[in-house]
Amino acid sequence: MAQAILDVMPGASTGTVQVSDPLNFWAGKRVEPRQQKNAEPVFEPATGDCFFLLCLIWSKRDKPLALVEKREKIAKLEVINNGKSITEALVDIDIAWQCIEYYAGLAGALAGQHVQLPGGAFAYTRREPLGVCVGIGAWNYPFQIAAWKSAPALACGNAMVFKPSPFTPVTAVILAEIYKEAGVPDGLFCVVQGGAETGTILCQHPKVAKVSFTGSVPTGKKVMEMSAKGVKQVTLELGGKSPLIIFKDCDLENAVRGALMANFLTQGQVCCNGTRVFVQKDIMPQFLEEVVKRTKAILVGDPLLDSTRMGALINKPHLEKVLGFVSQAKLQGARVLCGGERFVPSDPKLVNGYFMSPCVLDNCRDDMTCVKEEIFGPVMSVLPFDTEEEVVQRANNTTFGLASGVFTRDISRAHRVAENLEAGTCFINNYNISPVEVPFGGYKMSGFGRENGQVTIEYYSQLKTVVVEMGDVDNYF
Ligand SMILES: NC(=O)C1=CN([C@@H]2O[C@H](COP(=O)(O)OP(=O)(O)OC[C@H]3O[C@@H](n4cnc5c(N)ncnc54)[C@H](O)[C@@H]3O)[C@@H](O)[C@H]2O)C=CC1
Ligand SMILES: C[N+](C)(C)CCCC(=O)O
Repeated sequence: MAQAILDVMPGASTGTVQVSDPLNFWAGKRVEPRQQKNAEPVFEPATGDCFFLLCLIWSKRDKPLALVEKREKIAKLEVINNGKSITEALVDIDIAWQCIEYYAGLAGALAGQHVQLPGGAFAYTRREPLGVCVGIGAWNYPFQIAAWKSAPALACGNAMVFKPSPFTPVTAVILAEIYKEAGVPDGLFCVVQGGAETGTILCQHPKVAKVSFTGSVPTGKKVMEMSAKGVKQVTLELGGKSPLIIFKDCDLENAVRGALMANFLTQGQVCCNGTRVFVQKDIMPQFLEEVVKRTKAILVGDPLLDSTRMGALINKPHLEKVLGFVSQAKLQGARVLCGGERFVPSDPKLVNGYFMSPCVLDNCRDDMTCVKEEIFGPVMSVLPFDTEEEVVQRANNTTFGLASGVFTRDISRAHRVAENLEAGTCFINNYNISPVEVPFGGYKMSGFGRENGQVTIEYYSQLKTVVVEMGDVDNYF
């Protein structure tokens, strides 16, 4: 049954939606790519069925409601395309519109400085746009990433060309339509579809002033290299292997909840996940008992059902990669306390979906692959520790530095650990909340630059200094 992209509601269910509208947005409208060759199927993660044919080569050519009203429709499409649960997708869309409202509010507050100079002269600074910015997104938060990049870019007066991941091409174009309806002039926010080739064209384009990239470390390095050639500014939001440190004086109930939030959102496909869970030895048995009990209770299945808590992974190769990490962990001596297997829901339409049962690994050591490498799936590695000094050193023993977390009731310890952890974010007694008001971004190989918060204005604007003479020119010649 073919349905127009905005007509998925209200009767749509998993396996029934086919997207037929074009997904590029150029000069104020949806446009077909000029060349229709190289079409690739886009799969619905919950069923394994193709629901859209994406043309990967584009070239420039040619009525929506407000975002809040469209929230449920966008969330449903996000679920169909990404596989995450509807409960989470709704939160993602809310975070996206909060981000847009936040930067729309900040736009009027952009200001320079007035500096007095000798003799009545003075200078002032103007905060000016960079020009055309490119946003390149990953597939785990397709709509939210598009908002996190475009909202500050547009608020600072830039234009943005956004390229979603070819695995999740469907929702960015709706954001373009929402901007248009809100009065954003045609051409200021464009969406182009494609993969590495399109991304390369964008990064190399001489008229592009800045690239904001979310994705893997290897691609991030390529983006930086290409941008260096054109002396373009770059923001890189890359991967992570973040530590979550649970001290024996914590509130155990909250620490367990925090560990689940740190590992299982979006089927574990979250860059800032706290996948190395360090637990102080004294409370290890209680922690494991609780965390395993609750992990086993996570309802995996049809992501469009309200009761579902975990949907399907993004695609088959990725599912196989994640399951491969679990097998390797077993070979290296880890013990699987629960999950870690392909999961086939009872609903017949989901038998080809990319589901797996969420996994808790015990008996982990710092040198194991599952502890060192980003898995990007629902796999939590639990590691025992004795002292604060030891655990901070082990937590920092990684090339990544995106996020971190600490659970303790000792306020001095909490702030000391937060100071000593080498990461762009440290959550104290919580994990993975993302208020738009606070900056988000990495240390070390997790990238640089920030998204969200006031500081992101700095990454989408440049300062011009205007020097004003009030007297005569002091001439040396
Ligand atoms: N720090 C953060 O905010 C986040 C980081 N990630 C990271 O992203 C990875 C998963 O996402 P993927 O989409 O698989 O990453 P990826 O690096 O393969 O792709 C990311 C984006 O870059 C594009 N791309 C690929 N090759 C390119 C090239 N040569 N030039 C320009 N663009 C190119 C892709 O089409 C896609 O849109 C994970 O490693 C994860 O850690 C994911 C989400 C958030
Ligand atoms: C929203 N949050 C904090 C769970 C994840 C955002 C970062 C990402 O794009 O992976």
